[in-house]
Amino acid sequence: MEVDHLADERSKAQFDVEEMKIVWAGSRHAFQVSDRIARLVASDPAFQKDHRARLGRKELFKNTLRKAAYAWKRINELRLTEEEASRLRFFVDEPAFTDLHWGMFVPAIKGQGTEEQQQKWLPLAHKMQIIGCYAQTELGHGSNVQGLETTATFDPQTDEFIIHSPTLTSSKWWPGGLGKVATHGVIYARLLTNGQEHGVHGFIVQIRSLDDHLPLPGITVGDIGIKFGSGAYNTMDNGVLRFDQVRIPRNQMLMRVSQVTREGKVVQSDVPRQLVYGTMVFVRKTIVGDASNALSRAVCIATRYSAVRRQFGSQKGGLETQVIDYKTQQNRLFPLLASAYAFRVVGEWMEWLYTDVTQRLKANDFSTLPEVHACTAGLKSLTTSATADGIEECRKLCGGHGYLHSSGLPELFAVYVPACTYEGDNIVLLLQVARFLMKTVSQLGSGKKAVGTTAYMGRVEQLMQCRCDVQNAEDWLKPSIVMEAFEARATRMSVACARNLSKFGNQEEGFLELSADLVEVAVAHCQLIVVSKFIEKLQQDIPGKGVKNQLENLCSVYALNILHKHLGDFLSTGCITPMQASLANDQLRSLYSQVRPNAVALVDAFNYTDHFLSSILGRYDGNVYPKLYEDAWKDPLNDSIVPDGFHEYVQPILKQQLRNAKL
Ligand SMILES: CCCCCCCC/C=C\CCCCCCCCCCCC(=O)SCCNC(=O)CCNC(=O)[C@H](O)C(C)(C)COP(=O)(O)OP(=O)(O)OC[C@H]1O[C@@H](n2cnc3c(N)ncnc32)[C@H](O)[C@@H]1OP(=O)(O)O
Ligand SMILES: Cc1cc2nc3c(=O)[nH]c(=O)nc-3n(C[C@H](O)[C@H](O)[C@H](O)COP(=O)(O)OP(=O)(O)OC[C@H]3O[C@@H](n4cnc5c(N)ncnc54)[C@H](O)[C@@H]3O)c2cc1C
Repeated sequence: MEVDHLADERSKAQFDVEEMKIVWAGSRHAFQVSDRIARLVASDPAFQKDHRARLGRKELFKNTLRKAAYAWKRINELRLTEEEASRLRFFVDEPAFTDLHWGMFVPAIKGQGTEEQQQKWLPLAHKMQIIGCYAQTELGHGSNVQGLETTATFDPQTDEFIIHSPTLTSSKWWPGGLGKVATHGVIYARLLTNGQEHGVHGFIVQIRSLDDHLPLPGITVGDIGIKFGSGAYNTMDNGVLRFDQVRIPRNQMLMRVSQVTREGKVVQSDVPRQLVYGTMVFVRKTIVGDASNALSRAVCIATRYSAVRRQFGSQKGGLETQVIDYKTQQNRLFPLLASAYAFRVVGEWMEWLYTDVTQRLKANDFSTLPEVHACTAGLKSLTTSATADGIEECRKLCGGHGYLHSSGLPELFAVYVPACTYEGDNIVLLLQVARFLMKTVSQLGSGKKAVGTTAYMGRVEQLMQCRCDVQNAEDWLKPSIVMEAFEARATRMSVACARNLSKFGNQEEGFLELSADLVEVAVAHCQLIVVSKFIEKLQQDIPGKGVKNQLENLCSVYALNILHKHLGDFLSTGCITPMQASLANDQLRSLYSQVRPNAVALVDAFNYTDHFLSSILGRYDGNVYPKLYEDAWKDPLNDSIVPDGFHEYVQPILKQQLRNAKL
């Protein structure tokens, strides 16, 4: 019989775990789909993944191709819906060219192609008769999209564009799936017609032959090489691509935003130019949703292991203390647990925001686009930075064993950490948010109403003067008090920065000089969004015994931990007093005691299978030590007692020492 070493922990839970699973999944339907597909993947030996780190790059990559093909076969055999197929790819848990095909190539055509272009290309992509990538970044430019050098010159004689890489630095560099697999790409290039330049646009370009998979004439393409970590993101073929005067038909420019006529005239449609960047908005919102997946996974491992692991404190030969009972462990772990839940809520909200802007765009209402850009950019930055740091903290929370590959944490970190860079460097994105905030502040006096996530700035006079009303530690549990402190902090920091900016004759010069402060303003604003969305969620009816109460505790932990970590902001702007800061800390400690008995159940609510977690430390049954011991013997180094190379290299040294000793 299997023993549940964490049964005691589970019996302490003060809430209905099954109902919390529904909250985590987003709906009963989403839970059922996720649960079914996770089990399907876990029970299929073809999706085994515990040997990945031991494979060389070529074997690893071939293995990924095999899995992706098998996943596609199962998707078709089982006639999975789009939702189910996307869950299947998620639980297979291996970065692959298919991520970019489904996640960027298809959305780029949907978002930037005309109806006609969608009708032509989407059926091919949906049946995977072509495989696409998203090729924007170049060797010389990634963040600065306007600085891209690849050219698309219209040739009116032949009604074609000539795609060309004029310099080494114009080589496309990084696109996932491009290196070895993609047959097509949405390629971003500067549009040139009649000797005039018209900015960067997307073009559908075939890269490889659909017959023999060789690059088409004029195309040089390959993989850019090994990336960070063993296994990890090396399952992906990030690529390099150069064009030597490659010709494509005119109708392969994505023409929803601008059209090029037969004569080479550029006609702007009534949608804003920024829609060329629309795919990035879509992916950034997906990345926000995904942050809670990665963080919750690390937190699940660290929480279960912290309940299993015991160090010090034994009295008269009794059990030692579970490390999860140390306040220092709780102070590092529980804010991460709270962040995982907070990011889940904000990811859900982001889905709503994205659906809303998509509907508006269809109706030619572009009014919310700048705010949606700022929200997706800022929250992508905030959640990925916190998640990457959080995964590394979870590794440390697991002590030495966290450093073992079999803890699941090193690979998770290596796969996750580029999220701080791809889809927009996190600092560059925060600067976008700061620009938006400075614009909002500058318009406050002009009668233009601050709306959406900046609506709080409409109360600028009140927020510049308000005094925090906390008298005792419990006051910090009141949502209105927390909201006011966060709103006042963000407003005061924004206004201070705007005032400093106004001292510069040249705004751009001021922006560069003050950029470090501006990034902090953007962080304050984004943290306020997360806190406010979590608080809003708690105003809904949430069924299940004790579920809402747990979420309230986690919301308070999230907010008060941020307040503690950014105390300098709150104190220097006079939003709270040192005494109120100390009361917040007292309340945080007390919340940890309330989270403690529920911690294991709160991570069980993520409903992760052992296959998905792939962590001995995070096993559901907590049977850590025998399994760690067993796993060590599976290492190829233990295949033989004396390792290869010993007789060749080590023994001569030992013998030399022996000879020297005898002399
Ligand atoms: C992908 C999903 C796969 C899913 C399937 C698998 C299952 C697994 C489940 C989940 C996994 C999810 C994780 C996904 C894994 C992803 C794999 C990796 C993918 C990585 C792909 C890439 O990296 S693609 C390349 C991305 N590149 C960037 O992001 C570049 C960053 N730079 C920029 O965005 C911009 O150029 C800039 C904003 C920094 C430019 O600044 P600049 O000042 O020069 O701008 P402009 O003058 O051009 O424009 C200014 C004007 O426009 C506004 N604006 C800017 N950007 C946008 C926008 N995106 N939308 C709307 N508006 C925008 C800006 O605010 C200015 O407005 P003003 O009013 O004039 O001020
Ligand atoms: C794993 C991975 C997958 C990727 N997949 C794709 C893909 O599929 N398709 C694709 O097109 N691209 C892809 N990329 C590229 C990615 O989008 C870029 O690397 C990213 O946008 C960052 O741009 P960069 O490399 O030019 O960084 P840089 O802009 O060169 O950043 C270098 C440093 O400069 C700083 N910096 C830059 N500009 C400013 C500024 N204005 N103010 C202050 N600081 C600044 C940054 O903060 C950073 O510290 C991928 C990248 C990775 C790592």
